[in-house]
Amino acid sequence: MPVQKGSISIHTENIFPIIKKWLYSDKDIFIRELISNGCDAVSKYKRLVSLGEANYNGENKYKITVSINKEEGTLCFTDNGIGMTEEEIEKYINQVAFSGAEDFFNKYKDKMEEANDIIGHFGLGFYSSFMVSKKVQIDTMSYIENAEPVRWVSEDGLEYEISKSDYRTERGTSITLYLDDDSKEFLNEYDVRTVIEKYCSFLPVEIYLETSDKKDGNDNNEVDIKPLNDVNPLWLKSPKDCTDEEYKEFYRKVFNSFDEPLFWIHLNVDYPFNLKGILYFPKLNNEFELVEGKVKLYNNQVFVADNIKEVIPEFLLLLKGVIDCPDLPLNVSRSFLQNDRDVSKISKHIVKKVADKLKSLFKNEREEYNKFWDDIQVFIKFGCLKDEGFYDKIKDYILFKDIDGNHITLSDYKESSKGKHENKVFYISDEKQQSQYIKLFKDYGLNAVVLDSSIDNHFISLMEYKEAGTSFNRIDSDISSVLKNKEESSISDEDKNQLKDLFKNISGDKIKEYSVESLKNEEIPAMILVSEHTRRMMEMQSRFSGMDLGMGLQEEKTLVINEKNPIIQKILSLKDNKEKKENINLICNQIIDLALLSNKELKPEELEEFIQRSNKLMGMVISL
Ligand SMILES: Nc1ncnc2c1ncn2[C@@H]1O[C@H](COP(=O)(O)OP(=O)(O)OP(=O)(O)O)[C@@H](O)[C@H]1O
Repeated sequence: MPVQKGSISIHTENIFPIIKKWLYSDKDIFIRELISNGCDAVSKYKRLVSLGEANYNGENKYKITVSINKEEGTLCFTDNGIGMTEEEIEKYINQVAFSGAEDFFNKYKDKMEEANDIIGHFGLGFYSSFMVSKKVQIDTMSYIENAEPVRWVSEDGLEYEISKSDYRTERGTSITLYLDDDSKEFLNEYDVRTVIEKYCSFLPVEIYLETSDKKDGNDNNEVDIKPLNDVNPLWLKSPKDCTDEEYKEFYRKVFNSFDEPLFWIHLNVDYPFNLKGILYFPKLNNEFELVEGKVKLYNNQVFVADNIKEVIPEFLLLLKGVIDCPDLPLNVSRSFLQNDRDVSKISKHIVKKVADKLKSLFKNEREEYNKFWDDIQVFIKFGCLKDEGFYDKIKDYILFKDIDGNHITLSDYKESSKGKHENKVFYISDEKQQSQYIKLFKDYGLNAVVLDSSIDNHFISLMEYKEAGTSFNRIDSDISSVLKNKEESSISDEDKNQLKDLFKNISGDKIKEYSVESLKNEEIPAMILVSEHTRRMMEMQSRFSGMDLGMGLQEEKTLVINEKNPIIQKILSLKDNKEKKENINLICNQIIDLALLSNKELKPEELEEFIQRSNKLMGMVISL
């Protein structure tokens, strides 16, 4: 059989329903498409004026008007842009997927430094109007001298009629949609305004909305009407020309937030891709509020979508901001983005910029940075956990609040611990609960850092993995080795053993190890230390709540008995006195429970026993 070659033919009848149904998932985006087209038409005309190929004689200002006519059931988009000749209609409108924007760009690309302000690319946007219309009518008049106004009408997007238009007498285009019965919501001013504000708030040409009822009244005085959009969004300005107040105002307006952002990053890249935007670090009221971040993605000032993970790294979605990237297609399809190499470059660039900003704040505005830290730390830690590259970039600017409330870095901590303990970081997970240990640390001139948010467990593991050789130990873990400047012991080893045995016989298996130390603070009779390793294993087990990991885990506790405490000394002196045995047991038990209590709450049955014993002791004291 001979080899045959040919091209596959596509019929609009087949492809059109697919475009209608699948290209755009949200019905309301036809508004975005038609306004973008109007905007393109104005941009093209302006470009021709600047190239000297068209005259602008100071006539009406450039604008797009969206008019709702409830009686007629129509929605009309009017612009005073470049307009179209009959020939152009034939070419750009009658041929689906033939983009005049692309054509215009190709024609003028040598004369234009950049064509980034043209939005359209695909030549499909206009047809989205058929998603909501039973009939679409274009009335247009080209900017070309002596151009004839033209009308194009189609009832289904497949068949059309072209005739002379009696509607337009000036340059520009009006697109009138005769809305389907099931799309009548687009006759509602509020709904239309909401959609325009959603997608077109920052388009470069002024957009006005008018309704037939208002037009008849006195409301149609244009001088009073404000455009719906801001044609010069702040992100397009050069960062050096923006004031703090402008950044804050923009933040309030775009995110409807009344709080002040902590600081912001103005992204302004021209090469190797085009990217502009502002990312704000919001102030947090609590660590969970972060979830509400929002990063709006724009393409040439046209809103595309919120929180697109493919472009903006997930952890940055906790921030609030706007990103305008003309290099991305307007009708973003996620699978397309996932495979786009530029997109991952953009994402990496944004991460780098965030890291640079943190570095510059750390280096140049350290006091401010210290103040921000509590608000941004969860975000930063989350970022490090999500993206190791981010951790590597900012690890030297991660701060830790220490025992005295100072903000220090890991290397500051290590430096100050030299000679006391190497490669060990002690941390506080609950300042109130661990106050006794904090006091002990202070007595010994030791430092510890506060790591008390719910993300810190994971963050500690990350740091131990990244900073090989450094281990993190909770302040109540086995610290006996760091209490080096211990006081000289004044009791014999035999006495020490007897003391240990005494407590061991009373506590049973509640406590694994016993040691007698000479602590600087005489007031504490005994304290509990918990093995870091078993505690972490236990916590892991409780995170998989209910799951028995089959390890039969129990926290390994050590009771440190303070030989300098007067009660302990008294116990030691009475240890062989048989008559006092019962009372000594009572006191030892009480000492153990108090030590357990200052480490962690007691179990219900232990608490009950403790209360009963306390009452008994009080009874004994009162009857003395
Ligand atoms: N309001 C208008 N004024 C002048 N020309 C227009 C107007 N609307 C559409 N056109 C012409 O019709 C062409 C096709 O428009 P359409 O919206 O289908 O595609 P596009 O804007 O080129 O690309 P995209 O699919 O990305 O929107 C445009 O490129 C433009 O040349």
